[in-house]
Amino acid sequence: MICVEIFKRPFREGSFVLKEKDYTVEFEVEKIHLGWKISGRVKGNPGRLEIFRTNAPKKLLVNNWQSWGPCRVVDLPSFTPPEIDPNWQYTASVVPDVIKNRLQSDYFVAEEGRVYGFLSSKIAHPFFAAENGELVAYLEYFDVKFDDFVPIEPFVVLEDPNTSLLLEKYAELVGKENSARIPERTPVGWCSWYHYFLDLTWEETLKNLELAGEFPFEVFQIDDAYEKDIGDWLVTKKDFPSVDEMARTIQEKGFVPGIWTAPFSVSETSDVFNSYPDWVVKENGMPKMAYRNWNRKIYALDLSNKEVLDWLFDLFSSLKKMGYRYFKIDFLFAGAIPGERKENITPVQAFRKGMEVIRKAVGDLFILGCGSPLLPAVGYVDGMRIGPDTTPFWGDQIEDNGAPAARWALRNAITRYFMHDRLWLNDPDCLILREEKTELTPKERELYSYTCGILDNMIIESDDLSLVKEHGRKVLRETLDLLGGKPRVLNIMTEDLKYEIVSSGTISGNTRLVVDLKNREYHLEKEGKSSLRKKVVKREDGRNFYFYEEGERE
Ligand SMILES: O=[N+]([O-])c1cccc(O[C@H]2O[C@H](CO)[C@H](O)[C@H](O)[C@H]2O)c1
Repeated sequence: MICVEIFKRPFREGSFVLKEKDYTVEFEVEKIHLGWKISGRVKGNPGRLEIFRTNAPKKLLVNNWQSWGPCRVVDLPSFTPPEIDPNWQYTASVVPDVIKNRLQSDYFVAEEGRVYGFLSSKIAHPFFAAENGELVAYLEYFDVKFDDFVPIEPFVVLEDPNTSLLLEKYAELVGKENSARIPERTPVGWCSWYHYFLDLTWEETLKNLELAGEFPFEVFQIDDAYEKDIGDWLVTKKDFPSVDEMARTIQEKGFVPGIWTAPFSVSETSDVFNSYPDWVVKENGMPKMAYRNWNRKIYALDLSNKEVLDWLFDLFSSLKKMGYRYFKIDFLFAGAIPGERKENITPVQAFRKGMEVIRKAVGDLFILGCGSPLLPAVGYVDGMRIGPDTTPFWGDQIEDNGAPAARWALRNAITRYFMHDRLWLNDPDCLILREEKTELTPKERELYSYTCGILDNMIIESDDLSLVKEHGRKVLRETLDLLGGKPRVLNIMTEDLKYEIVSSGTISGNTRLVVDLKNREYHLEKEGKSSLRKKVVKREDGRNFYFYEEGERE
């Protein structure tokens, strides 16, 4: 075993009590399959609690806490802390003082042959920092005091030469610890954002709704553009009909109505903020900016406040009642920023109260998390965006810091592949398949789509569908035919962005993809027939419905 300390003592199995001036920890170290587990409970004011300390390896797989942030291999000796945009400091880190000075990895960190990871984030924020050649695991309790014992987030160390297998095992443990929701069917659909952005009109929406009938879509999701302001979700901009009528129109065309909101965010100009200025997270008694977007200051709702939770419940109950059955909930990190709240609970606890209420309001309908803290959302969401926004260009020149870029969006889909089907369904972000108003080459469009397919991810297309020609339709069909397998990225610790992915039992049989994100090349092999047979059923509305069953494939 490596040289390690647990709660600042030499590593050994057994049960222990640690009594400090401000807090008490009772913990247990036990052997589990492939490694060790530390669990226990804490009382008092633990602050930033050191759990574990070991020698830092040179090469680490480092993970950011929320959807858009990078998950990538970092060479520690050459690492220098990034510059942090003050408008987006909380997407970079929920403990910005750490990321500004040290290498930080949230929730888990991996080296060749070893994974260190926390199994939950229900109360504390778990993270790792590299400090003077050591790798230290912390639980951040944000200065909250606990009068009674609360469980600490369980921590595991897993060892095996196969790092990909370890990450899959780790995700399985996380899924179990948080009762992950894994829908049986992967939604396939359309989203307005990556063609229209904020310029979407109702006229264009109707045009696409008409064309969508020619595509194998089930969901039709309206993104950011329809709403009057951030926070005023039930009031539409002038060009749009009511939120109610939008759902009805989509439903009548035979699609699952989907809608985008940023439910924990309110802008400084919104009616909701101006009616209830007291509902937001504060700093020195004043509303605290969570981030800046849409040319406005955005505040975070205080999810420890019962009135706020009731408002959220009513909002999502209304959307459900109107007929929405697919909810993309975005900028969720805002709910978890540090700051002053009504109740003295941690930002993580507040975030989870908000998620719990939304889940209660919509019942078993599909929730897609976005811009979300990852671990605290497990068990609440059905799908999760696991990378930055994609773009209608490759994005070679774009920094790997969570900014929109097709290249980095796809890289994250690969490096976070193991979360899929264990924590939720991974959303690799939308396929862009149009032939105009895009700088993506046919090869780049294929490469992006086939990678999402072989990873078995959610497949949502975002195009003006009148610009999607034969090539795009074919790529979409072939992508859907790559779904259904058990994917594994064989060389997840590689630094050259050339990945080898295998997936057994896809609709196209066992498949293998070598994808090179630097040179934008790919090689796809499909071997043998699948035992799954594709069935196409014409529905009454004339659209095709695809599903797969056991037996010889046609
Ligand atoms: O452009 N930005 O500065 C920026 C910053 C952060 C996130 C972001 O995209 C997020 O919101 C838009 C709608 O606004 C879409 O729903 C994307 O799918 C979602 O990921 C965009």
